[in-house]
Amino acid sequence: MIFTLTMNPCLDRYIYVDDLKLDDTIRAKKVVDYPAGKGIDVSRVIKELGGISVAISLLGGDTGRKIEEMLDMEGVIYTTIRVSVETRTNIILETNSGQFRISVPTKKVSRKKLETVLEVLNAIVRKGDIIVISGSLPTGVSPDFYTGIIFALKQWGVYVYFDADGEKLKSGLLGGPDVIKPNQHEFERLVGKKIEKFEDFIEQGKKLILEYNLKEILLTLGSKGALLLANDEGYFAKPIDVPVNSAVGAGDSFLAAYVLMRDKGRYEAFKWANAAGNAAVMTPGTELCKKDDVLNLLDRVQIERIY
Ligand SMILES: O=P(O)(O)OC[C@@]1(O)O[C@H](CO)[C@@H](O)[C@@H]1O
Repeated sequence: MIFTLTMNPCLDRYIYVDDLKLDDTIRAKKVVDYPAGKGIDVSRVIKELGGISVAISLLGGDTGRKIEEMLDMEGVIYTTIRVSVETRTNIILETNSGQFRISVPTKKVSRKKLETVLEVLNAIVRKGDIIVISGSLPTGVSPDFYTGIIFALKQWGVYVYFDADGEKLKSGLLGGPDVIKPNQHEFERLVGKKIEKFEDFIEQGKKLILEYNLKEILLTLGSKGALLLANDEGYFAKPIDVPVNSAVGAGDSFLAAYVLMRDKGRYEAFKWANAAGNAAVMTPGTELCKKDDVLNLLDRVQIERIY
């Protein structure tokens, strides 16, 4: 079974306006809400592509219930760890001149509730299962939280995909995940320098693989394509020329497709991941990839073995 864990889920509120004007009332043309947070996004894409996963997340208040209702409507299976604080609402402003994304913090979640997360995982996740741990942590939760959770899951024989940024990514790596999926900025923050050349991504990636005993690094590079780096082989996926509507959730769509298709082997799974990531870019708003777009793009993905 595939599980996803979203410690800091959100409702993504997408507000369409013409333009932002200081000191004036801006009338929104349209407001659309989506259930979100990176792990929830992954579960929604897995469902869209015909797979099954269980989205585990911490939800609270009316927003938390609304997210559950939306997941119910989409047929996404979920397990909620109910918290007493209201789940956050992230704002995405779509203006004529581009997109502004405002990610808001969540209120503090009690220490006891955090301990519950490990208990819930222990109760439902089994040896041989797969888990995708994605996104930020609620306010006040130390990045070490990810070290502990991932370490425990590895002890139980669970295969861990991990997607986080900054200190959370660094801390989570100490727990020993199998695969990480940074984007270019996250990767550069992790290695502590700006990277211009492909060879440097590969060299730094190989170092990380050895240092943390990673099975794979899935490195998404936006309009420059994507890299799959493993100890014994590496692949480069060329960028596809698609209409760019919204990059929100492209990385989550990429990861979801990779995880779902992993049994087809690295090459095929990477192909699906690139088709899904690009399909998400085509879809407006915080809509994730659509299955038909993914299927249409599959033939256009060009992958090259680089070592
Ligand atoms: O604040 P986090 O947990 O890092 O990310 C949350 C978020 O920005 O990630 C998704 C896109 O990947 C959005 O749907 C959502 O608003």
